[in-house]
Amino acid sequence: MEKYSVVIAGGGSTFTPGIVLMLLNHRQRLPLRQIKFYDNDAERQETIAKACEILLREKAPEIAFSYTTDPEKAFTDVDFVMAHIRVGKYAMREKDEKIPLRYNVLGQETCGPGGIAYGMRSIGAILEMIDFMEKYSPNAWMLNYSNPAAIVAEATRRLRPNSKIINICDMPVGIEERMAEILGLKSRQEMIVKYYGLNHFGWWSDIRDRKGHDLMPKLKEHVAKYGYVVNPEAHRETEQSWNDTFAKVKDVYAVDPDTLPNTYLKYYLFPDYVVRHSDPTYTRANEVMEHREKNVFAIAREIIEKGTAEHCRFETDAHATYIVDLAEAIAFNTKARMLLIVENGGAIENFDPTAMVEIPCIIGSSGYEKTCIGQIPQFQKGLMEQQAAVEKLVVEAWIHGSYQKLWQALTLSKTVPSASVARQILDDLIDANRGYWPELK
Ligand SMILES: NC(=O)c1ccc[n+]([C@@H]2O[C@H](COP(=O)([O-])OP(=O)(O)OC[C@H]3O[C@@H](n4cnc5c(N)ncnc54)[C@H](O)[C@@H]3O)[C@@H](O)[C@H]2O)c1
Ligand SMILES: O=P(O)(O)OC[C@H]1O[C@H](O[C@H]2[C@H](O)[C@@H](O)[C@@H](O)O[C@@H]2CO)[C@H](O)[C@@H](O)[C@@H]1O
Ligand SMILES: [Mn+2]
Repeated sequence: MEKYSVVIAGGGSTFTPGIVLMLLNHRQRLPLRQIKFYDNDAERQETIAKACEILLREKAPEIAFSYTTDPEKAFTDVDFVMAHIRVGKYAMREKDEKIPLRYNVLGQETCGPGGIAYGMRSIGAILEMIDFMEKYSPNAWMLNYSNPAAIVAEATRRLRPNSKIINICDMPVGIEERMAEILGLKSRQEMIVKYYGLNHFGWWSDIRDRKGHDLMPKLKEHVAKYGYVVNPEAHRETEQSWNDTFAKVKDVYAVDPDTLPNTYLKYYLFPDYVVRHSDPTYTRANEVMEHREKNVFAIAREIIEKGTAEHCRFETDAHATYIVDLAEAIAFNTKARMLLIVENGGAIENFDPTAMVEIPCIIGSSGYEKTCIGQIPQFQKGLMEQQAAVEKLVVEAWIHGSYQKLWQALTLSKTVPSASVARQILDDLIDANRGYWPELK
């Protein structure tokens, strides 16, 4: 059976060890001959890479492993680029989240002004990696889950329309796993879903089991009381801020009981609530730096020190199996049905055909085919039109180096109260992002 070569772009990522373990657990579905890491921070990557080198040597010595900051070495002889970079790392995520809070506007990784700032940093890096991939491995596919996926996806639509890149997100996967628990199913794979929206801005409109039984009524009954919180005892590892987000879905659902919402809609429908419950001195970035980032690097150092990954505390990133689902579908033409972030092109009949929408697609060796969504309700259509325009204006601002367009994007965001507040935030973000954003005029 053919074996595949993968480069993980963002090798120093906190998610890399979990994804490597997941890849090992699923290599009967996606046989691997080579794993490479690529990063632009040699020191950060080296810690993760040296630990994973030991882990791979012990668990799968037949897989060739290397790591590099050299694009030619990284992107040559690969079949898949699994991209999870964070331009500016957590230090910049912290600024993305704290600067808007100076003006009583929510600070979030991918939503509102924080997501806009993150998008302005990410576009150039993703395009650069696509160009490396096409130069050194022209037949490869990039499976991108670097954020902010919505803005990155719009930028790749505009600037690399013919490239072999698929943008994906694990939020729906994580929520569907919770839905399966609520329903008492063994796995989310027992559900067939209809979903539409933008990335981090979508709704489930129909969920059935494989016999066609409607599962929405039972889900709605639970969500109306508890949101997506399910069996807290079984989710003791879930951090409080995430539990709060899953619980808040109860209120998000009440705004449209005909659908089930993505957790991220909290930021757009209840921005005032989010600000009231934010600590401008300690945001999610601080939590992740204190927990996930600190833990992952401590475990990596422990492995390096001991010289073995036996009994190490790295955990398989079980929900990241969607990455293997996608790679397997391309490699073996499985025609898997998955949510992807793709150009609408009429899939949602009454929505901008050029918008990047998150909808179920059928994936095979030649890429993806979109499922037909049909007409969406006025409420979702209105929300999505505003948000899609924000994302398009950010890409316009990046392409043209336009202060005006970026001010418009911030002003148009449902999370920002006025053009004057938008301008205050923009000027602070420009200062904070010197060296990351293109020069704005
Ligand atoms: N799409 C999804 O659903 C989803 C889910 C989880 C995480 N993510 C994303 O995955 C990414 C990684 O998350 P993390 O928390 O592990 O971040 P992290 O900061 O721990 O790791 C990111 C790595 O990317 C590297 N990097 C930054 N710019 C680069 C560039 N230009 N070229 C090469 N490498 C570069 C950094 O040096 C770092 O090692 C983020 O974008 C995050 O938002 C997406
Ligand atoms: O605040 P973070 O960095 O912990 O999470 C931000 C990311 O949140 C989503 O990914 C979640 C995933 O959906 C959830 O099921 C869980 O497994 O953890 C993941 C990462 O924490 C979202 O999809 C990403 O885009 C965000 O970056
Ligand atoms: Mn996501």
